[in-house]
Amino acid sequence: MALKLHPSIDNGVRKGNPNFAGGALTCKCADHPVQVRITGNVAHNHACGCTKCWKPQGAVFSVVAVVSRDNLKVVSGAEKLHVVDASATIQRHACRDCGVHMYGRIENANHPFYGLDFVHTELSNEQGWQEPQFAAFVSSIIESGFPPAKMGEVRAQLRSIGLEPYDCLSPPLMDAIASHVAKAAGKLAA
Ligand SMILES: N[C@@H](CCC(=O)N[C@@H](CS)C(=O)NCC(=O)O)C(=O)O
Ligand SMILES: [Zn+2]
Ligand SMILES: [Zn+2]
Repeated sequence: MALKLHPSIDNGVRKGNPNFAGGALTCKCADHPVQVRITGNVAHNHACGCTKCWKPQGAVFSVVAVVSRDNLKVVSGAEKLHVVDASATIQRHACRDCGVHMYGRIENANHPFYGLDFVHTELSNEQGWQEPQFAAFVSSIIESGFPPAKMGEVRAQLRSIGLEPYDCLSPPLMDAIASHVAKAAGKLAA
């Protein structure tokens, strides 16, 4: 029996549409939901096993992507949003009533990912959002109570649906972070 990891990847991964024009994310409140509009598609969509990213009830992983902060607008319910942990690098703006994280923002202008917001496309009814590309922070699911003995099974299942498992971010993203740090230190090679 396959493990239930997240509803967006449990039946395989559905390819997105690279020309997708964007759409709306809605929180889970029946009344006065928070709505966020995203222009254009997301990038670097991935499963994240860390304890901080929002997951739907029962999921082991979060599925999270990035979008330019200029392409994200809160269109309703802004008064219901609060920052979950103001000391975190990613300031996650969650709905006070249903708990869903509507977007995560990096406010530190020196951070390698400054300018990007983190979003969960499963909060949208539209189809065409970029599909998950890899799995990050896989070992971290243990911190939320996942049995360590089943990690081999988790990684095999992720690979079987085309999501390479990493225990931090993917190599291109780790290279981007290291390049940013090297540049700031005047050490970036050509
Ligand atoms: N093992 C830690 C990892 C946390 C972590 O580093 N998460 C990554 C991926 S979302 C990150 O960039 N966090 C920055 C933040 O949460 O502000 C956990 O699960 O809590
Ligand atoms: Zn809500
Ligand atoms: Zn995470």
